[in-house]
Amino acid sequence: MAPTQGPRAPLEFGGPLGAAALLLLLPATMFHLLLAARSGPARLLGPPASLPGLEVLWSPRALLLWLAWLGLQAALYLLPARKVAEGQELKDKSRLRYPINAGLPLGALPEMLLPLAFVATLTAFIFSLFLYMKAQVAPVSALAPGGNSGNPIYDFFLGRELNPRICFFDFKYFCELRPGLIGWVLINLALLMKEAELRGSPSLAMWLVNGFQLLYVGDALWHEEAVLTTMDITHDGFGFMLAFGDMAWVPFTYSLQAQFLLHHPQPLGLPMASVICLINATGYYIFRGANSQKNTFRKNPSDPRVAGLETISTATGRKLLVSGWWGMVRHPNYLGDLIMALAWSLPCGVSHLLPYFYLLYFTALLVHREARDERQCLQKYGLAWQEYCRRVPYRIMPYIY
Ligand SMILES: NC(=O)C1=CN([C@@H]2O[C@H](COP(=O)(O)OP(=O)(O)OC[C@H]3O[C@@H](n4cnc5c(N)ncnc54)[C@H](OP(=O)(O)O)[C@@H]3O)[C@@H](O)[C@H]2O)C=CC1
Ligand SMILES: CC(C)CCC[C@@H](C)[C@H]1CC=C2C3=C(CC[C@@]21C)[C@@]1(C)CC[C@H](O)C[C@@H]1CC3
Repeated sequence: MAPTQGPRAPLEFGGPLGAAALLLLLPATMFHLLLAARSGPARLLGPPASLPGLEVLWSPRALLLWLAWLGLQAALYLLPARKVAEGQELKDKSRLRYPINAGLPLGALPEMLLPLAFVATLTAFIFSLFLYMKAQVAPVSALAPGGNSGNPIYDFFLGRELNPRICFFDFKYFCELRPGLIGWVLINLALLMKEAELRGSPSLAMWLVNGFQLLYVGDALWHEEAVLTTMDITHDGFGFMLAFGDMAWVPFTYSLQAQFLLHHPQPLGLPMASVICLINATGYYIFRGANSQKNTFRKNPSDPRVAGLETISTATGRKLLVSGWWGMVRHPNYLGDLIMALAWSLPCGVSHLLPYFYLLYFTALLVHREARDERQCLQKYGLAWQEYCRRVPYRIMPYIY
């Protein structure tokens, strides 16, 4: 039996049963979406028109392309870093060092999405098994608070080791931003190019979806260092949930609107396109403003851009912003992100529910994530967090939630 680490964290995601269900449901959902997007009816809630055989899913070419992609990203990751940043302080007061250094064949990509998703899922399972075995020999101090229930399925899903590395190569940090997010916008671009090949030029809706999501990924890579303070890096173990999430779920489900538009072209006039651009700009303004304000404050509370904001002192010595974006609601960055998610779906029209899957999933993900973060912050800050909740009563949406 592997050593478990001290007092056990509360079970999440429905415990072992929930983890087992998600291990099957998540890949099944991703394949359903891929099949629905390319089907005529494009039904989100109906069964797929037909189930693909192994001859459709398995492609040695796709495996080679996927491994080459991962290899390329890993090689870029290992290039001499422009800068090295330190992560958050660990339990033993040490800090890990991370390279800050985020920088392709597209034409065949749209026909290969299914076999690529298949090998990405296979890779995620095999990689998660490696991570689980690696955690068996990791010291107790290297284990995450969550993924050490002692139940193999739950721990495999949630991940046991907090910062699994080989030498300087940090697997979780590498997967969080590179193969998935960059793969996502490459798939979008391949779909835009395919539409140009089929219809003479990309539609305005395809341009908008590509542009909005390229902005989002470019922003994430530009602010790469901010990922070091997210709960995925600082709190969650690296297991199947994040391995599959980063390497398969992000590139193949986040590109759903572009996939839908290739098979179901949508008319979009300039007036409506302008309104959608305004919605995305508003979402991005809130998203970036709130994230930058908090990250600046965390880095240097005396920075002139945040020094004038009202704060609440806590017993840990860290302060909580209670004015500015973080005085509006407790997660203003999530609000901005959800407004952008709406803007990504609107160019696909309202004839199908399928393009709104991301908005529905993402709302559920952020509501769940917000609840997890609340529990962690209440544990960290106690009475100060209760005071914050009293003064800022709404979680994500002002006067609604
Ligand atoms: N597209 C996608 O699939 C996803 C996108 N995201 C986006 O990633 C971004 C990061 O989100 P996430 O990783 O959840 O974490 P957040 O950036 O929301 O950070 C939460 C942490 O911020 C600190 N904090 C909270 N309130 C305050 C306050 N009032 N003053 C100062 N510090 C505060 C706390 O940490 P501490 O006090 O310890 O510093 C808390 O744990 C968000 O914009 C989110 O929308 C997230 C998940 C998925
Ligand atoms: C049900 C899913 C399989 C669960 C996996 C969720 C993951 C896809 C997300 C968990 C947190 C993420 C973050 C981002 C991408 C998605 C995942 C990995 C960002 C990198 C997106 C860009 C933002 O600027 C920062 C985000 C940090 C968290």
